[in-house]
Amino acid sequence: MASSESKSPEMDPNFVVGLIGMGDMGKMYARRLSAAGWRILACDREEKYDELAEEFSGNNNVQILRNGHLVSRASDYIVYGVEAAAISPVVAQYGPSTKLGAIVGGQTSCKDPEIQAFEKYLPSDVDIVSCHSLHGPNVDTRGQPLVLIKHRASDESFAKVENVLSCLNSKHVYLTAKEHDRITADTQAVTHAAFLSMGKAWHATKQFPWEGARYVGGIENVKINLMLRIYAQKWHVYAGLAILNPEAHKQINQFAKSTTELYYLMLEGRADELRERVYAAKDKVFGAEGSPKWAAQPLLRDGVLDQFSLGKPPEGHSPPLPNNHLSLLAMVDCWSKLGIVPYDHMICSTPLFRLWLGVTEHLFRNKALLDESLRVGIEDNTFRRDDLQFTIAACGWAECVALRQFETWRERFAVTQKFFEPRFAGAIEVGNAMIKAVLASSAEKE
Ligand SMILES: NC(=O)C1=CN([C@@H]2O[C@H](COP(=O)(O)OP(=O)(O)OC[C@H]3O[C@@H](n4cnc5c(N)ncnc54)[C@H](OP(=O)(O)O)[C@@H]3O)[C@@H](O)[C@H]2O)C=CC1
Ligand SMILES: O=C(O)C(=O)Cc1ccc(O)cc1
Repeated sequence: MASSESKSPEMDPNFVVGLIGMGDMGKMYARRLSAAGWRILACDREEKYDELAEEFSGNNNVQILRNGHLVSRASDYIVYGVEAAAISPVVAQYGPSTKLGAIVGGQTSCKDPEIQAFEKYLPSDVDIVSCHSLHGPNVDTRGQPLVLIKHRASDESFAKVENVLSCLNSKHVYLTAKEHDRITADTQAVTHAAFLSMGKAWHATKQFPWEGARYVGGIENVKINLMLRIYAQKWHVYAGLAILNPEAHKQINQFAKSTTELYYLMLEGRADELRERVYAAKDKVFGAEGSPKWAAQPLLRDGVLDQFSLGKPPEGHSPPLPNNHLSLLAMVDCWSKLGIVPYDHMICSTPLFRLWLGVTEHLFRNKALLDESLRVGIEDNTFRRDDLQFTIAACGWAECVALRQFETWRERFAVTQKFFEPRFAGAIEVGNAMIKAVLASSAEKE
């Protein structure tokens, strides 16, 4: 794996960039690339033509067309930004219209189906260079990882793509499609499984966690804000990258297994086994005493997260309750069982993964906190119900993914999304501020 900072673009006024799929990511690319001076032809589904044409009517560099045939035949570099599960039929439809000698890529979060569709449906004279911006549409692209995959392309075509995308000022990471899927399975799919399960558990126990005294403090703020951030998004993004990524099933399954096994140890009061297992995982993932894998400075600065609370605990509440942090213990156990060293993936990590690793590291760097979480796991019944629901949820997601059940996945997501919906507006603001503060604090350290 290699990476490089992007260079300043050399503008070719005759080079046209096509965007098929003008959802959140497509629009973000259209705005940023056109602002840098690139000429864009873009489309979404035909029924959205009028609305999109109106939305971009003030932008001289963006022309909205009625469908992907029109975009494909007139563009030199075409990016498909559609739902991962739709990539095959959409490329089947428009791929044969691709301009002779053009370059085609996709923005989907999982490259296996995307590359298969390109190989199957694109004419052989077309070069394939795919990409993946490893962040959501509202995150500042500067300095974020942008994966580039030179799948079937001349050096010249690849250089053209790099040149166009250099205006994002992201950090280019060069991978194969297979490497991409393996790494994002480790970083994204399994991280999302943890937050999706937290949401389900809070929903099942009918609580808005920020309203009680149980979930207070920096680690809890990350859990709550990122859970809400995920449930506020479109379901297909998370379903697609979990179900369609052939590398992700093993990770999500192991996360469910680790959660269940640690929960059993807690429930059955097997303190020594729990401690032994968690400390063995710690050594494997974070390095043994004296040879740590983490940096001298923690990923998260102490106290940086405390301010990002969504609510105030009720008047007269006692101090924050210590938590056994089953989700974090299970994450480290899962990484350990799969031989994953999360720091190896920092170069292509999402903001969410960095935060998740940050809080995990925070717990495991602090022996008193870790020991307290083990003690609470054995002695304290306060979180038993929540943990039971969390375990059930983790197993439910894993089963759904293993059986490739898109529809069940969507329904599981939608019902919990509805439960939390009233709080999305505020949560996104707080979540954005939290991510900004954490990114700023990690940038200071670089
Ligand atoms: N959101 C994120 O944080 C990120 C997403 N990605 C990936 O990028 C891709 C796009 O995601 P995102 O923008 O969030 O999703 P959106 O749902 O916002 O956008 C996808 C768009 O493609 C449209 N579309 C579907 N079929 C066609 C078609 N035949 N012709 C033209 N347009 C079509 C969809 O229409 P309709 O809704 O009617 O189906 C929709 O407007 C996904 O594969 C996702 O995994 C990558 C990085 C980050
Ligand atoms: O940071 C995350 O994991 C997100 O949730 C945003 C996201 C979603 C899908 C992607 O393909 C890339 C980034």
